[in-house]
Amino acid sequence: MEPSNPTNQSIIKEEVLAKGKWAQLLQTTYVDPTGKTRVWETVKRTTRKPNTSSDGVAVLAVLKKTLHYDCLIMVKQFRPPMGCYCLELPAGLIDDGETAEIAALRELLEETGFKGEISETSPALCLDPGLTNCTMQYVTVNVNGDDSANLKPKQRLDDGEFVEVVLVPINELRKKLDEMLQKENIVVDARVYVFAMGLMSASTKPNMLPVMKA
Ligand SMILES: Nc1nc(=O)[nH]c2c1ncn2[C@H]1C[C@H](O)[C@@H](COP(=O)(O)OP(=O)(O)O)O1
Repeated sequence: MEPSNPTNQSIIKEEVLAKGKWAQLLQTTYVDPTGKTRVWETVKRTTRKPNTSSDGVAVLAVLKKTLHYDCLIMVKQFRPPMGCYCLELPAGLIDDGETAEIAALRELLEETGFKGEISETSPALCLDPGLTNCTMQYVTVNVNGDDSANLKPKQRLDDGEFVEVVLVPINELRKKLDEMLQKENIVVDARVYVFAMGLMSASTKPNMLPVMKA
């Protein structure tokens, strides 16, 4: 058999099967590494701006306040596609003319009422590439809890948005997430949970070498 070379794979065409206001379903025809033509069912957002690579932003915001543990700022809301409440990072679509950083600070303010300062921005990262081309940039933000602007944070929610702010100390994020999962009928966003697993791994076994398998 010929060795497969994934770099040879390419899209031949995309046909729209159904289109709504926010999302569309396409049939994507592509060539596999053996030269065979195949099809895939693809979901895309309709809202992606021309010449941009990311649909939205998610905000990794840390609230730092004197005499308090640093907290990760999260949001809980009912998500119709999931049919339940989800615990997520503040996030949203990038509006016309916005940079990822501007969108991140705006979404953070709207959904949580906190004002922050940008720390760093990720490249566009895929979310569920077996289903959709949807991408997001992750923007890390520091929120000064001692700043007068952040003493009484007030959300600026749009009509139809119902968002609860959830603050969890970062030093026990994984434990708190597991407790919430036990107590409440929620689903935690994969990025939040993996972040918590990474933090735990970094703090409990930072220098552990991979174990040899028998
Ligand atoms: N897939 C969607 N279906 C909808 O019916 N409406 C949607 C979808 N995606 C976004 N929206 C709407 C909801 C808001 O009115 C706007 C902006 O959403 P945004 O706040 O930027 O993103 P989320 O926080 O992820 O809802 O778009």
